[in-house]
Amino acid sequence: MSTSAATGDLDAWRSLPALQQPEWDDPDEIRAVAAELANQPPLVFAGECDQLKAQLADVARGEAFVLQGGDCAETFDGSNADAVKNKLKTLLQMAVVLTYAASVPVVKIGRMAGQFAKPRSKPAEVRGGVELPAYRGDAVNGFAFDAESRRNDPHRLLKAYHCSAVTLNLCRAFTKGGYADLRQVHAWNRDFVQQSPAGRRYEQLAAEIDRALTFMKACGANPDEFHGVEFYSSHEALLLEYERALTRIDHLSGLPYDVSAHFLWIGERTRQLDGAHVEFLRHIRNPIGVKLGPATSADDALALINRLNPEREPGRLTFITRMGAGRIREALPPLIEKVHQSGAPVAWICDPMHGNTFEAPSGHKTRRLDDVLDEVAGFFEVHQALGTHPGGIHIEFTGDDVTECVGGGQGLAEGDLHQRYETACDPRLNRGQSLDLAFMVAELYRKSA
Ligand SMILES: O=C[C@H](O)[C@H](O)COP(=O)(O)O
Ligand SMILES: C=C(OP(=O)(O)O)C(=O)O
Repeated sequence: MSTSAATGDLDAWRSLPALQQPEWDDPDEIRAVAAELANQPPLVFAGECDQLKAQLADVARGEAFVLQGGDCAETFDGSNADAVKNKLKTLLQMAVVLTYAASVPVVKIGRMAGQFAKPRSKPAEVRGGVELPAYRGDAVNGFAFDAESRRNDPHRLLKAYHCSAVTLNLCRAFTKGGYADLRQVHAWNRDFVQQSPAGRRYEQLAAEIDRALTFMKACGANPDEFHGVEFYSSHEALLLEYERALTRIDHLSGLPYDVSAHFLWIGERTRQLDGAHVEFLRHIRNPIGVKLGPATSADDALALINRLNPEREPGRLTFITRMGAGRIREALPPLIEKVHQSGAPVAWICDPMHGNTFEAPSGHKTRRLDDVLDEVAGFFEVHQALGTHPGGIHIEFTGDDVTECVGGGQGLAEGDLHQRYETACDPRLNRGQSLDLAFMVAELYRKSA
C-alpha cells in the first residue's frame, strides 16, 4: 500500500460539520499557530502508541484491565510538579489495588498531558445578567468570567502543547525514576488504610497485598516491573486544528499518528458518523476511543466500528460507555451483545462519571460516589451476565483533597462542596474518594471472578 493510500485524506474532515469548535477571530492567526505546532517535536512516538494498542488488544481479549483517569479539564496553572505528582501517585495507588484484585495487568492511562479542551452544553454563560462565551478549556479561552479572558485565543493552543510536554515529561520521570516502585506505592496504600477511618474497611485486602509482596520478596522476585511502570497519555480529540497540526507520518511505517497523545477519544457530543471528528480519527493509527451515552443504539455502535476499525485491528477501538447508574443495566447489554456477535474486537471501559452529574442546591455541579460505584457495579453485572470482559474504568479525579463530589469514606455532604471546589469544569473525585473507588472496584472484581 502506498503512503497516500494508507493515510487517506488527513484533511477531508475540513469539509464536514465539526461540532464544538471555537470560532477564531483571525484566520491568519490560527493558520500561523497551526504551522508553528506542526513544527514542534512529537510528544509521543508511534512505537509507544502501537505498544498501547497491543495492550488494549489484551484488554479486549479479557487479559488486562484499563485504569484511565485525571482531571476533567487540565489547566495551565495545574501543570506543576505537585499537582501532577499527586495525580500520578493516586493513579498508581489505585492501579496496585486493581492489579491485585483483577490478577491481570492494569494498563495505566492518564487523562493527562493534553486534556485542555472541553465540549460545552451551551455556547454562552450568564452570570448576574452578564452573558459571555462559555469556557472551553485553557487551550481555547480563560476560566475567569470577563470578556478579555473568555476571548478565544489561538496562542493558547501553543501553551497547551507546552504544558502537555511539561506534564508528560514529569509523568515519564516519575514513573521510570523510582517513584512508582511497587513497594513504595503499596506503603502509601497502607497509610491510607491505617490512617483514615475511611480506609480501615479495606484492611483485609491491604493485608493480602502485604503478604503477596512479602512472598515475592522471599522468592527473590525483583523484576524491573516492580520499579517502574508504563504510563500513557490521553485526551479528548476535540480541537481538530490542534490534532491535525500534531499529526505526523511515522517514518518507519509511513502511517499517520497523532503525536499529541498515545490515546485519543471522540466525545459523546462529537461522535456523529458523518462528522469531522470521526472522519479525522479514522485516518490516524493511534489506539482510539469513542464515548457512548445511553441513547446509543447497537447499530450506531456497529457503524462506528465499521468506520473507525474496518480492518478489525485488535486494540484499535475502545468503547467508553457513560450511561448513568440508572440506565446502564438496560442500555449496555444490547450494545455488547450485538458487537460481540459481530466478532469485532472491542475493549469496553466504563466511565461512571459523565452520566451521573447533577446540580446541588448550592449551584455546584456534583456527583455522588454511590452513583459512580453503582454504575461500575452495573457494568460488572452486565459483563458477567453476558460472559464478556469488563475492560476498565475511566474516571475524573485529582490527587488533591478537593470537595467536588459527595459521599465516600470522608462523608462529604452537599453542604461541604463550597469548601474546596476547584474544578474548571466537571466535579472530580478527590484522593480519598478515588482510593475508596479502587478498593470497592477491587471487591466487585473479586465477586465477579
Ligand atoms: O466534561 C464534559 C463536558 O465538557 C461537560 O460535562 C459539559 O458541561 P456543561 O454541561 O456545563 O457545558
Ligand atoms: C466530555 C466528556 O465526556 P462525554 O463526551 O462522555 O460527555 C469528557 O470525558 O470530558
